[in-house]
Amino acid sequence: MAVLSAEQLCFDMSQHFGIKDVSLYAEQGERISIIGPNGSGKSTLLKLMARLLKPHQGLVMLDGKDIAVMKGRETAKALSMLTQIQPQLTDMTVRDLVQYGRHPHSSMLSGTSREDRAVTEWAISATRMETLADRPLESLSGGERQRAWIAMALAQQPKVLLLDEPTTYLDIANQLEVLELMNQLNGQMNMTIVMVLHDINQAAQYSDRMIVMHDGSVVHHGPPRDVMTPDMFESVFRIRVRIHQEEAYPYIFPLAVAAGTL
Ligand SMILES: Nc1ncnc2c1ncn2[C@@H]1O[C@H](COP(=O)(O)OP(=O)(O)OP(=O)(O)O)[C@@H](O)[C@H]1O
Repeated sequence: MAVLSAEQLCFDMSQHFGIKDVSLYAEQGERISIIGPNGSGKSTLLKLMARLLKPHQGLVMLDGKDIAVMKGRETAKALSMLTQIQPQLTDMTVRDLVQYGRHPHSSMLSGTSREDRAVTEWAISATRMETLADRPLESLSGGERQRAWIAMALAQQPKVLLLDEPTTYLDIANQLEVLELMNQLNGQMNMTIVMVLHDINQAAQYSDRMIVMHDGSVVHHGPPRDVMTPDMFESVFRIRVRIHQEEAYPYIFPLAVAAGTL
């Protein structure tokens, strides 16, 4: 059964752009990448799925319930989203931030429980933040700060984790580390991972399925092997590519901008 699905979502962002009749689903334990050119609606779609935006038409179902009528705390227990731009928090420490992720699970009366503290420490260690746990966020590098936000999202222990370009600002080793961490959470906890990625080769390597957006619509979806075709790259990304299919996942070499694009 799908743990998260969208049915015929429509959302007018402006006079010039809208999400048009998008339907999709994510099964429990799937790893899905959303790819597409700049401005194709990837972040908007993710925000609709996380209830940060309200669709003008259609609905989002989370764990069998209409997300629009779920309580905030109930949603936060099942779904966590890491947005592209994090708010600037100044003197809050990493541990404080991660503990904040326990909020949906904590009770107002009993405060922070032993379990909250244990999960906080688990999330800190899963993201290799032990030595940075008492540092204020403002003192961290971009990559370290990104890991701190991921730790906070993990502390929610969601069934579904949505990530909008989680590898932005990270060097290549940290990019792979974040993607490996997603694999690990997926494998060990059966967490459903839905992420917007710009690096198509990384998307192919770290996903079971890819969703391709173009001009506010989903134009292709399926396993990387089926989605990554020369025609798709030419019509959606306006590039010509060479595709290697012999690996466990396909790999592209961009060759040139497609004829007639420049
Ligand atoms: N607050 C806003 N008001 C008006 N238009 C907006 C707003 N936010 C986004 N848009 C427009 O909506 C369209 C889709 O934006 P969105 O951020 O969803 O695309 P994206 O595929 O995630 O892009 P990118 O790859 O550049 O991050 C763009 O044309 C963008 O300019």
